[in-house]
Amino acid sequence: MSQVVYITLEERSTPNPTDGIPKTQSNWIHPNLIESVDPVKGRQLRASEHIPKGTCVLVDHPYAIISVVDDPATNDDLICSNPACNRRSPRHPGRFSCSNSCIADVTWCSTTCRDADKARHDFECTWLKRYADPIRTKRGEYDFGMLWMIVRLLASRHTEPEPQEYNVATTSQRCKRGWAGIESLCGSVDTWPHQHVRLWTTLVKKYLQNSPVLPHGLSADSVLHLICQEEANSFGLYPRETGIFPPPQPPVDRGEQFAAAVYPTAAMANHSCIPNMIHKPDEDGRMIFTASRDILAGQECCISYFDLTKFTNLASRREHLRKSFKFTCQCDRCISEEPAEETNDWDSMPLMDI
Ligand SMILES: C[S@@+](CC[C@H](N)C(=O)[O-])C[C@H]1O[C@@H](n2cnc3c(N)ncnc32)[C@H](O)[C@@H]1O
Repeated sequence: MSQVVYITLEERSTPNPTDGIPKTQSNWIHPNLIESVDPVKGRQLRASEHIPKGTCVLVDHPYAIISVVDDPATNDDLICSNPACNRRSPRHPGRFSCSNSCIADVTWCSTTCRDADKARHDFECTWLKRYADPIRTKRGEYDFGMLWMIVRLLASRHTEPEPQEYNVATTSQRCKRGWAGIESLCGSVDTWPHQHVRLWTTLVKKYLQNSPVLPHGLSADSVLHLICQEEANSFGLYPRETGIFPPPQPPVDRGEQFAAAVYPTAAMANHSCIPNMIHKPDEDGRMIFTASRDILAGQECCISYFDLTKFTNLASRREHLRKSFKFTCQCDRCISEEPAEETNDWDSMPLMDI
């Protein structure tokens, strides 16, 4: 039986990988990190040149983020709803809730954040007030979180000033940002099992149609497509690093999930059961990828989609990824652990008489 112990990670004696990257910089990509395409896995992140161990490889700001906690009214882990802040907003010394009393999960850490977030929150407020309770009661927390995330994606689109693109550091690579980045995410009705698509079609019809309550202007098919993308690309946010390999002994898990988010650039990272990057959100909800060993020029840069202390052998890892992420892992570790295929033993075959 494996034993999981919770420890407090010691203060870093080495420099923080994000030191030197200004806090005002919401997105940052290492100049040696490029996008390419793998015939099996689709888009991927790759090193164009050597990236040393401990280097910050990516900082990505969420396009949409939601708190995921039990009992929001008494929880100290809620995230400030202002996308320019995203800090945890503890109950004390102060936390500011919606003046329309939509749901307890929506809070701001200051009145400044609440005022700054007015236009974005106005987009979701009536929807939350009308649907949050019935969805939670009829369908449970998972479906509520998924639908709220879609509403927050639509709210960010609604309040986006203009289509954005940014040029990455010294490379010629361009990554799509904003809504254009969301549109380029993988996932479609063809990549999900029929029963999921059927259920999501019903949920779109019932809760996410274009209407005065949710004036997004998109067709039902486009919203269904957005769910397929969101389900294939959203991240859980945990207090400790995900993807330390080999897992420390005794195992240290990543802690309780406190939020979920969609990151347009971080979503390009494929999974590996022997990842070369660890990932962890910072205190502003930005996703940080750090090289966990030297990454050589040409190597794919991968994270782990799950806690490697939880699933250790090939069968359990692949089963978990199939169940939760709907793909069969083709990482180097899984391929190397596959049982050798039966080889033809030509010497033992009867000779043919010609
Ligand atoms: C978050 S996206 C990663 C980026 C994606 N490759 C793309 O084209 O945008 C997750 C999807 O990538 C693919 N993928 C990621 N890791 C993989 C792996 N180890 N083996 C096979 N497919 C993988 C699967 O199709 C999965 O649903």
